[in-house]
Amino acid sequence: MNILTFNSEEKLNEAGAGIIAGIVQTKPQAVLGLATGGTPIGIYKQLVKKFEAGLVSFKDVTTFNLDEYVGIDASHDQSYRYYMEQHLFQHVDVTPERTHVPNGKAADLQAECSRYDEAIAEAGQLDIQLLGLGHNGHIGFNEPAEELVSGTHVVELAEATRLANARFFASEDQVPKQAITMGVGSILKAKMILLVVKGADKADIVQRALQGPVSTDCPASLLQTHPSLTVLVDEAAGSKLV
Ligand SMILES: N[C@@H]1[C@@H](O)[C@H](O)[C@@H](COP(=O)(O)O)O[C@@H]1O
Repeated sequence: MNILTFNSEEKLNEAGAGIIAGIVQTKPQAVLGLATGGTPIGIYKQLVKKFEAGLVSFKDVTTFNLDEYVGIDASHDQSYRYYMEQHLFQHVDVTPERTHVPNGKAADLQAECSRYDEAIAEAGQLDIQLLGLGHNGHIGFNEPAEELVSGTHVVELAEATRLANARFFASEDQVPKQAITMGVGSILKAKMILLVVKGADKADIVQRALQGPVSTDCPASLLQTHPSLTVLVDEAAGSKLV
């Protein structure tokens, strides 16, 4: 694993965007696994700048997002589809049909999960999976549990996760109770994983995930087993790494 520590958020974002843009420059038909949350916003901003400067095109790229809330429409301002449109898709030249986010409003959620897995398989292996990190060690919405699910599935969100995400909703009770998420198996199948973590509040969990025991109690710890893991941390998030 390659851990890179940055003393400025700008440099971290630039490094993250540089890695993703580099993949697309060498392989215009790359398959990108994308993430939401507060952490990657700056990376997407830098990618938009690179697109505007003519350095990279997303025209032939296929994207798969990690997760989506159940029960809210794509047009809801807290849906992850909406987030991706706001922060990346509408600012670059992606081909809309090649951008995939699970449909949290599907009538048959199980069928939606299978459809999502089939679409990933059809696109081929993810060239890179971008990941943030939840305070309890979740990746995507794979919450700590005795057993983790490999493929795309429906999850009950942990109370801590709903609380953490309540800041984006009018109140906590409006945070959906379920989500669709790619499984840990799908994440680990990516050729490369780019984990990005910012802030002192994540210092403990990033240490546990990267240097603690590999355990389903901390889903991100499974990333230790991946042959090509790059981690970008700011000094605060990386302060407890030894
Ligand atoms: N499902 C998302 C994750 O994909 C994200 O990585 C994580 C951290 O979010 P943030 O970057 O806002 O701290 O929580 C959310 O619940």
